[in-house]
Amino acid sequence: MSSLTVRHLTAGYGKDVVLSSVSTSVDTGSWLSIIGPNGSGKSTLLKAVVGIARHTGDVLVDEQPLRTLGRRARARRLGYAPQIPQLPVGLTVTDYVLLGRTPHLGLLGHEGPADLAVVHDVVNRLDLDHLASRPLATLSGGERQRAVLARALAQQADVLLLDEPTTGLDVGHAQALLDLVDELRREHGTTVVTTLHDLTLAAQYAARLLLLDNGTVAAEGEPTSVLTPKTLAEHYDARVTVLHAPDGSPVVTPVRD
Ligand SMILES: Nc1ncnc2c1ncn2[C@@H]1O[C@H](COP(=O)(O)OP(=O)(O)OP(=O)(O)O)[C@@H](O)[C@H]1O
Repeated sequence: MSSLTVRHLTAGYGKDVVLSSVSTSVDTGSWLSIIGPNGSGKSTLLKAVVGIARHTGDVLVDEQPLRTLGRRARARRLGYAPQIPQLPVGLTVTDYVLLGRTPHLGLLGHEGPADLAVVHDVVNRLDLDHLASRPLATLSGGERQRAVLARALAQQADVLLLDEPTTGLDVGHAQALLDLVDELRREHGTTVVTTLHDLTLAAQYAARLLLLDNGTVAAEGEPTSVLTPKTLAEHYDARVTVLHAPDGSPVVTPVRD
């Protein structure tokens, strides 16, 4: 399994620079959550890491620059679930999740029993069994989101990048998803990077948080050091109080005037 290093990543769209010289690293088997207000550059950071946003700077997996890897090798190292995915029309859930196995297939491109077992396991774990033969187009928002995540998890990449994975999921399905990702991290050493708006969930699952504001790193560290009322007021323009759960993790609650 692999560590992820980002060095001086600057990215943007057209003439607009939206991410300025961001550097960070994530140890093998660790979980980093990127937080920050709307438009701060969280999705752009993930897109630059996977190479779909124009950027300068370096992205290294286990000290190896990603740009030196071919498409297949890169897909075995990095799995990515975008916030707004383009879904192929007409595919069933199973066929779509099976696409996640593409980087692992042999020369003839046929999936074997091991690939199908991975797909069935992920489909089952994300509560998609009963929807397995339904066309993607007929799914609800949360069901579609789970199918997109299932495809990324079935890829079994060393580093998993999930953009707002819990958006649209109810609390039970959000928890099941984050638990599954955490299990991959603990059992297989998968390195995890998520963007998350839910700061309490981010603190519960991630070992470290990286707070982006206006395309630069405003704070980085353990959840308790980043999630302070002062920092959140400054960067989110929000009135919050930070409580503590029985396990000590911070719980961020908005405060009414
Ligand atoms: N394809 C694009 N073309 C032009 N500008 C873009 C594009 N995608 C994003 N942007 C701009 O880049 C900035 C950062 O966007 P990004 O999606 O990375 O933010 P974010 O932190 O993920 O936001 P959110 O919390 O709202 O999802 C925003 O100002 C956005 O309008």
